[in-house]
Amino acid sequence: MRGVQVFAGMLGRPAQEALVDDLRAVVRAAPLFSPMTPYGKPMSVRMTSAGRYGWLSDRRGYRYSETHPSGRPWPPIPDSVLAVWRAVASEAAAPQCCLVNFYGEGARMGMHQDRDEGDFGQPVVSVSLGDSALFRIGNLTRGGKTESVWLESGDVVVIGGEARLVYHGIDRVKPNSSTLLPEGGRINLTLRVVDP
Ligand SMILES: O=C(O)CCC(=O)C(=O)O
Ligand SMILES: [Fe+2]
Repeated sequence: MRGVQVFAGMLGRPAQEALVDDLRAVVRAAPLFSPMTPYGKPMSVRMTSAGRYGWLSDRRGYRYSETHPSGRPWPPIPDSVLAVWRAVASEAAAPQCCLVNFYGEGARMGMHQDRDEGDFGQPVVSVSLGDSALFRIGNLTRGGKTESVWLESGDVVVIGGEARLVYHGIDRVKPNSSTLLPEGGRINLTLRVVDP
C-alpha cells in the first residue's frame, strides 16, 4: 500500500505472547505515561519506550530523550522485539528506540509523519498486538487521498524507502477483537534508528 509494506499475520500466537511478556517487563521498568502535545492537549494513547532513546512529547515539543519522564534511562529493547526488526529490516542499522503505544478505549492517533529521526534512509518497523486497528495511509504531504487497512494482532508494517515519510495514523481500534491482552486494548511497537 503506497510503498508501505504490510506483512499480515507475520507473527504467530506464541511469538505474540512472548513479545507481550517481554513488554510487561519494559512497562514495569518504564511505566506508561500520557504525553502532552506541545499544544497542551493530552494524547489519547499512553506510551513508553525501550532502547537508548525514547520518544516523547511535552510542552517543549516532540523529541527523543535518553530518559523516561521519571529521570531514569529506558530499559533495553527486548531480544524478541529485535528479532522482528532483523527479519524485515536486515539491511538497516540497529534500532535505538522501541516506542510502545498502548491504545485503550477510544484512543486514536492523528495523521502524522515520523520525522524526528536523523536518517530517513532507515525504515520504521511497526508491530501490532491485541485489538485490531484501522490504519490510514496518506501521502508525502498532508491531505489528499488515503487508503486504510485493518491491522490485526501479529501484523508487521515497514514504513521505509519511498514511503518513509508518508502521513499515517490510527482512526480507531475495534474493542474485543483479540484475546491476546486479557485487559483488552492494543499495543503498537515502532522501532526506529534515531541518530545514525
Ligand atoms: O499504532 C500504530 O499502528 C502507528 C503508531 C505510529 O504511527 C507512531 O507511533 O508513530
Ligand atoms: Fe507514526
